Amino acid sequence: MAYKQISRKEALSLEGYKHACHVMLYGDTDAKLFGRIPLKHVVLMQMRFDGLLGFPGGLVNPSKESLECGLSRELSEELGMALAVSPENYFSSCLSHSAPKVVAHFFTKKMTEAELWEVEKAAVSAAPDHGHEVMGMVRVPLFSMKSDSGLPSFLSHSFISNSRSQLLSALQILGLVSQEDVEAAVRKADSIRKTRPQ
Ligand SMILES: O=c1[nH]cnc2c1ncn2[C@H]1C[C@H](O)[C@@H](COP(=O)(O)OP(=O)(O)O)O1
Repeated sequence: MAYKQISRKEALSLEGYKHACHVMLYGDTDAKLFGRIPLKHVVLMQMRFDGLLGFPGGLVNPSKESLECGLSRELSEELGMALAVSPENYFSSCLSHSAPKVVAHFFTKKMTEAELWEVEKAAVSAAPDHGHEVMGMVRVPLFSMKSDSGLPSFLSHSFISNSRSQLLSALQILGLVSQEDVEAAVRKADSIRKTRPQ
């Protein structure tokens, strides 16, 4: 499904729209899968209460607070720790088709592997929403194996709203996965979905 990208200024001038803000936390890693396949990057998403994958964040009221302040407030509830988000972290704004009159603002924030590890620990041990609205943080596998495990298999699962498109564009634009590898993973994910028993 295509989502219409609009500028932040245009998004903020829309009347009668709700504003959703979500963030992709990511960083580099030297870790190797099975001790030999370099993982290169860590990218965090979360399993929501409804069984869909998405990014941490939530609804923000821009007439009362900036997108960044509102997003930071939502993050303390979902991640159990203060995490500053600044305008430098702004990535995109899109009109959502699955949720009418919702504009989805997306941010990306690069962190060290140690900081990402602290986020994962706090999300389980200190976040008020853990076990209720958020069932846990997940690391997105960025590798693709011959068996289609890794990114193709991950992309074949169900995602909230436009979070799958947000993930795919961020992976490519931030240079975490090549455009060619993203496209191949999407094709394989589509064929996994078609052959999966319902
Ligand atoms: O990761 C996401 N990317 C884009 N849109 C998302 C994402 N997660 C949820 N959403 C949509 C779904 C809803 O239309 C709004 C608000 O959802 P949610 O994060 O559950 O917000 P609240 O906890 O209800 O504030 O964004």
